[in-house]
Amino acid sequence: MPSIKLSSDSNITSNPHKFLDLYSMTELPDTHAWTPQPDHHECKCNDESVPIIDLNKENATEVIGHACRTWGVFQIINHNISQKLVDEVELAGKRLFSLPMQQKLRAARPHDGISGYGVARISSFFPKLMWSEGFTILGSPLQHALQLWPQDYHKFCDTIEKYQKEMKKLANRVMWLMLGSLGITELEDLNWGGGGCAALQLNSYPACPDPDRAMGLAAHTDSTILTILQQSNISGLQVTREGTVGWITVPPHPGALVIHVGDLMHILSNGLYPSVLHRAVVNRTGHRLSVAYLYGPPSSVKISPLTKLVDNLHPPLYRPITWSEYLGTKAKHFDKALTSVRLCAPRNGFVEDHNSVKVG
Ligand SMILES: O=C(O)CCC(=O)C(=O)O
Ligand SMILES: [Fe+2]
Repeated sequence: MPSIKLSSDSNITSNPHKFLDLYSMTELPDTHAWTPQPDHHECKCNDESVPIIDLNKENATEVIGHACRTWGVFQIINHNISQKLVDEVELAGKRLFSLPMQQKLRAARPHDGISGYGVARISSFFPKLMWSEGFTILGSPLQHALQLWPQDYHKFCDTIEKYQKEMKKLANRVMWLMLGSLGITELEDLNWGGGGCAALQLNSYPACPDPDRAMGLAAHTDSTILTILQQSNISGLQVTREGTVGWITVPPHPGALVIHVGDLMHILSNGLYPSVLHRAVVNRTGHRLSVAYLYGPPSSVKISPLTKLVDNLHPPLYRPITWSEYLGTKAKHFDKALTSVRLCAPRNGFVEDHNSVKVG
């Protein structure tokens, strides 16, 4: 993932609430108490659930296309990522977040940076803080591992590097399945080689004394082509769906990984595959950990609606933009970012951006 300047703050003295030790809190502090909103409720409609797709099935391309058009999110099984590796990464994350705050702050995300330890990067758009902490790894984990465990950094590095390697292969495979479902099968249909860049985002949501008034990670879309999310066995991820009121829980499914359609796939597909609006809620008893592999194009590549999907009846809806430019736009406009790069209003049949959805 390319780096951009963000207005995060790793200076503990300027805002001590940002670095509260959430694990020891017995009450929800006012800084973390969100006003419940009427549109915040969970959808009780059990007849609809996020698709679970078996990558070994012959019709995987077709069902992925359907899931991208109608959900923007799905779970995959038979993805070839071993459960052992998934468990190891979860353990590495737990080990990291259980360090004392002062030690975690040695690897704090710098003021103008993107990697390291800190609160959610989207925090600046919300009046209240989220009940979570995060750790972003761009490229090699070595520098951060040395800051956290000067004598004993190997294990963390080995696990993260192994996971990054496997995730990259899987992300590329899933991207081509998505593209295949749009009729894009040739490398030359993309204006880059197809290989991508990525960041690994570890999220930790401690058990919360007042979960109904707290927010783990507020509503957002990912600024990626696609995201591969591992959400352990504790529920918390919720998504919205066009035509359905309220939030739909994505229940943890043994062995499954969650795929989010991101904003850059929304642009590539000229709005046919809308990025999914999602959030993470917290609970009273369980410490939840999630690991997001945020996959995008190489930093110099300009992403624009795929030529094969554009004609006189379907003009390009978005202007060409690199990943870093888009991250800059997102850091400024947040939920209006897609709209801010749109060239013309969507026609019938195209999905609206998320700017009509109330976030937070
Ligand atoms: O923890 C989750 O379930 C969601 C994480 C997420 O949305 C993210 O890291 O972008
Ligand atoms: Fe996300």
